Amino acid sequence: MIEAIGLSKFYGPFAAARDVTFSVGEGELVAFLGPNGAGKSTTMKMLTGYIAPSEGIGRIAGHNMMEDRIEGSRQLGYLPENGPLYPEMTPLAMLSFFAEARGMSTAQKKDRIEAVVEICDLSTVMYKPISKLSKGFKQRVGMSQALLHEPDVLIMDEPTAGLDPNQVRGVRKTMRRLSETKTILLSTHILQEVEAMASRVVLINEGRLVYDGSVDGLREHGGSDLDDAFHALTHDEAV
Ligand SMILES: Nc1ncnc2c1ncn2[C@@H]1O[C@H](COP(=O)(O)OP(=O)(O)OP(=O)(O)O)[C@@H](O)[C@H]1O
Repeated sequence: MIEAIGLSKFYGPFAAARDVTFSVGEGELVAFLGPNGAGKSTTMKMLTGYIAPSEGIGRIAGHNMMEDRIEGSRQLGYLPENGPLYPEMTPLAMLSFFAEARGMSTAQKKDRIEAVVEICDLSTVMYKPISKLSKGFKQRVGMSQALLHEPDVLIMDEPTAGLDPNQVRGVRKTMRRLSETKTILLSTHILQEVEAMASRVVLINEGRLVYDGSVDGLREHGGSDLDDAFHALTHDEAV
């Protein structure tokens, strides 16, 4: 359902991503890991068609996101790294706007907004401007927008970044629930998150793919410890 085929992105001589190839099959929840600046967001933006790859192809449900983005986007929900846009809108106004932009009928719009408000637990904040919401609620508003059109595929860029432990629990619970019916690629820095949710891990470092396999297989790279495995594969000393 999600295919990265030789994706590279060059900014001048700098490669933010280089020849990244992996795929996520129907119903899988795959964690996309890597240190700061490894190229996770860049790869996700190429997969979703937000930026054009310098080389390679991103496909969502079989659609090349450079040639067939509208079709691909019908099946894709994307939570970008910095949460939802339109800070001056309320969640209700934003969801209505996106429902209309996607051509939903009045009845469909009402049903879908009710459904995502329930899934993301937004009923208490529907009339507050998004800019005034806590980070956890902003993240949930972003998620509700990504889910509005009932996509089969979700690409979530660090959905739990900067949240307090209670908010993290809430978002993880939502993700687990969603993973029962959807194909999900989720970027994170939190290794416990990987253990708690993912069936597979794709790890990149300095723009290159360095591991693609099971969580247990990854652990073996660190003598059974995930933190050590992450360190061994990325040599990140930046602490
Ligand atoms: N528009 C751009 N112009 C130049 N360099 C860029 C641009 N966008 C990203 N980069 C660089 O590409 C590299 C990869 O960035 P990216 O945001 O994809 O990393 P990341 O793995 O998502 O990092 P983080 O975990 O910190 O969010 C970084 O060195 C970043 O500075």
